Amino acid sequence: MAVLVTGGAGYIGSHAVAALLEKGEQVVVVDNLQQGHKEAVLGGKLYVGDLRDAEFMAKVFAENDIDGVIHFAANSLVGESMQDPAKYYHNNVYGTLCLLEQMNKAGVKSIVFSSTAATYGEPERVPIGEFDRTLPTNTYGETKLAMERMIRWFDVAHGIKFVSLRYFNAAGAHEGGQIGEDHSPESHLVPLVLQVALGQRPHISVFGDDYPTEDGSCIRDYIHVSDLADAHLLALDRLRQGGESNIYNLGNGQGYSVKQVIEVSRQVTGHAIPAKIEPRRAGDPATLVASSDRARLELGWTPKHDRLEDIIASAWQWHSRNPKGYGGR
Ligand SMILES: NC(=O)c1ccc[n+]([C@@H]2O[C@H](COP(=O)([O-])OP(=O)(O)OC[C@H]3O[C@@H](n4cnc5c(N)ncnc54)[C@H](O)[C@@H]3O)[C@@H](O)[C@H]2O)c1
Ligand SMILES: O=c1ccn([C@@H]2O[C@H](COP(=O)(O)OP(=O)(O)O[C@H]3O[C@H](CO)[C@@H](O)[C@H](O)[C@H]3O)[C@@H](O)[C@H]2O)c(=O)[nH]1
Repeated sequence: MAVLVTGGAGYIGSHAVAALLEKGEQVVVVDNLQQGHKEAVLGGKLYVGDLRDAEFMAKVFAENDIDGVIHFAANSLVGESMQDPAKYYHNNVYGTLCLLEQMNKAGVKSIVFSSTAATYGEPERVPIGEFDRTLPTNTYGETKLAMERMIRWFDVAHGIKFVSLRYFNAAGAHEGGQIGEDHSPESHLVPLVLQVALGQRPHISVFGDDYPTEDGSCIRDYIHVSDLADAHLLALDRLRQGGESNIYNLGNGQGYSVKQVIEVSRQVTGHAIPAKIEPRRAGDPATLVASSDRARLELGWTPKHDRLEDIIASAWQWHSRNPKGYGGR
């Protein structure tokens, strides 16, 4: 039996593919390469195409004996989603609908879904628990919540069991050194800060220093990409063993401000990393920190890289060795 990984050529997806291969799983990847990279797929079968292309997806299901899906494929940028909501509804919500229809036709009953901390919006309390209020402050989070809810109704009607993993901020790279983060254009804080250290940008912008946090900049919970990958394998195992549908947060439970991330990056890289305060970015909640107690208890998940220094050092190893990402190879 094979695992279908949608978005498996992307940042987190490629790390999950690596972990599946390391475990000896058969892997089938679907990616339209709008963000992903062929070189990031370390094994298995890669189908280049779009989730929303019914004929293409029917062929993928027909040609492979798929018993579970891990669904990463989506657009996922908070800032962009506030400028182009249609893109997010079309790719995320409609794309997921297309995938679920194909799974249903093929009789595939398990899906692990990439959800996000952005489903919560501005939290009522931190750390955030899975039963806390979900009131997204950006279109991206709204579409992810809609996707989660859609999957639940496919469970009710068709018995498609799901584990929805609400990750907080992914960072870092695989310890083998072959894969890491390479988005174009890049908009995530950690790779942008490291691009400054590499001399590729003159400074890092701090989007807002008037938030209700200790130093005024936004607080996030950074989680290593390989720890995220591990959680997907555990979630898939649970579904294969007949586990019920469920939602889990994935984070380290520790918040770091934008200014702290820059400071730690200065220590890791030894570079001065100039920073400039700029206006707030639309849609950003002030603080997002996870309680991942449920994932630890029920999935047996234990993140191995819980220090921000280690996460940034792992990202730095990738960026300093691959300053042009996959394109520079
Ligand atoms: N990066 C984070 O910090 C973070 C945090 C929480 C949740 N997530 C979620 O995790 C998932 C992966 O995030 P990422 O950072 O690896 O993003 P990414 O953009 O690197 O990966 C997504 C992949 O999906 C592919 N894709 C997109 N739409 C597609 C379509 N219609 N058909 C086929 N392929 C398609 C892209 O080419 C890309 O390779 C996303 O669903 C995102 O919302 C990411
Ligand atoms: O040049 C920059 C880039 C980002 N930020 C700030 O840094 C923080 C982190 O931003 P970013 O790295 O873009 O991540 P988020 O917007 O928090 O979103 C990420 O984390 C979410 C979960 O928390 C996921 O759902 C998203 O897919 C993923 O992109 C935010 O406060 C940004 O405003 C800056 O100050 N300057």
